[in-house]
Amino acid sequence: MSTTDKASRIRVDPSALRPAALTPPVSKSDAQRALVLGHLTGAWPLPSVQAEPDEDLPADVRVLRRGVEALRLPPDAVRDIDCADGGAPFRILVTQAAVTPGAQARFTGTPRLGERPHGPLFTSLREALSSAGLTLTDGAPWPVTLHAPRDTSNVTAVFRVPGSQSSQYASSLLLGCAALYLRERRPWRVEIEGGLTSAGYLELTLTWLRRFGFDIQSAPSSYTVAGYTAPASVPTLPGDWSSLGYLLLVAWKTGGTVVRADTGSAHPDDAMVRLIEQVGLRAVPTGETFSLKVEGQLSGGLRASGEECPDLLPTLAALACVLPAPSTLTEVGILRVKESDRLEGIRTLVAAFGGTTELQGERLQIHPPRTPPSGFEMSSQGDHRLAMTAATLCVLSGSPLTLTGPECVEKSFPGFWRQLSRAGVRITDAP
Ligand SMILES: O=C(O)C1=C[C@@H](OP(=O)(O)O)[C@@H](O)[C@H](O)C1
Ligand SMILES: C=C(OP(=O)(O)O)C(=O)O
Repeated sequence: MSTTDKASRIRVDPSALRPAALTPPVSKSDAQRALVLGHLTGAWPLPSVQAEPDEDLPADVRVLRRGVEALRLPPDAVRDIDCADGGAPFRILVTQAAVTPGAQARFTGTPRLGERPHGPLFTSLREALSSAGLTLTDGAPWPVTLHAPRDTSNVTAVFRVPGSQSSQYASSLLLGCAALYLRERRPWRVEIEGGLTSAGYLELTLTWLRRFGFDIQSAPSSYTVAGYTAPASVPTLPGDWSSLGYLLLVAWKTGGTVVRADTGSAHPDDAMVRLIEQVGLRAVPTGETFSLKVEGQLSGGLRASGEECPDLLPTLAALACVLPAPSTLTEVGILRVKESDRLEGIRTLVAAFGGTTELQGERLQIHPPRTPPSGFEMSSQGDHRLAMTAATLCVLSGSPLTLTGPECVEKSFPGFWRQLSRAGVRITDAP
């Protein structure tokens, strides 16, 4: 990685674009699930995470791996687990700590992570496991301290959790059920109360549980881990569809390709392939394995929902800024509780680019400017997706960008600026 990656303010110049084969990192959502399941089933260290070059490994995957390593320490150790900015790592690891017999853990993280919702997950864990001796205490917000019961075999084997704030609660609890099933050899169940947001991520968790050999029985709003048979081999990890969202648009603009784009990976953000078809773009296989190019001319406006693919909405907002007609993002409330308030972030970006937005309840309309500005400025607010979204808009529009806080891409895509450089984007320190 070049030294410019560390600068807190960069200039992104898209005036000399060229085609290249662009590579996403490993998917952090897939890797997090696989790491936990590898730990539980004896596949540790997980070969497919070990195979990733360290500098390309998303920070959230390293957080999750360090957390699992802490949980593997001898029983009497107090485990310090720094979750940094990782929502899924924090929510997944709290449950794993709660089901590790006798574990004592102290969780810390960024102030923003402390603000993000986790109360319903804690309530669910307490309701299920307090009678066996679980204590789980919020700091203000840090540290979160946890002392796990030694024996849970006498409690009712069910977690109940609301589905509305984050699918990560249910995913975390299901991964907890896998641990409890292996120890107690009795079915453990998660019951989801009310509608589930980001449902595709719970599906991803179920897919990984099955890949690792767990038998899952589903009923409406209820999932039971009911059996386990070791699989013939340890599953491997796909490239990240959230990251491919940016790269597909850059590949379209530059005439390049993306690689590591497995459309059978089960990640909800592979919806990108379908969503760009609304505006005249088509992702087409190149003939190489998992490689795509993008063809077509932009037309119309797009529509996408935060319930289906919350992490793609910033990316799609960048695309909306260069379309010939307005676009609509729906169910946008979930964006307020991500690494930053992404709903405000999207509105700020559109305004910085000369467009306008209208927010009505859960629906955001984006009106692109008539012509792109001669340049625009944006702060990432420490949010990887806002940084990569602004850079994608810069490439799509040809308008140079001055970006404050580019280093946050480490969270999911450490090589992002390197990949853009391959496509001819010039990145220099800005005064
Ligand atoms: O389970 C996961 O890996 C994720 C679920 C989604 O969060 P929510 O379920 O909180 O919307 C998504 O936004 C996040 O980036 C990753
Ligand atoms: C919201 C995200 O992740 P997390 O919730 O795991 O912090 C994200 O990567 O966009």
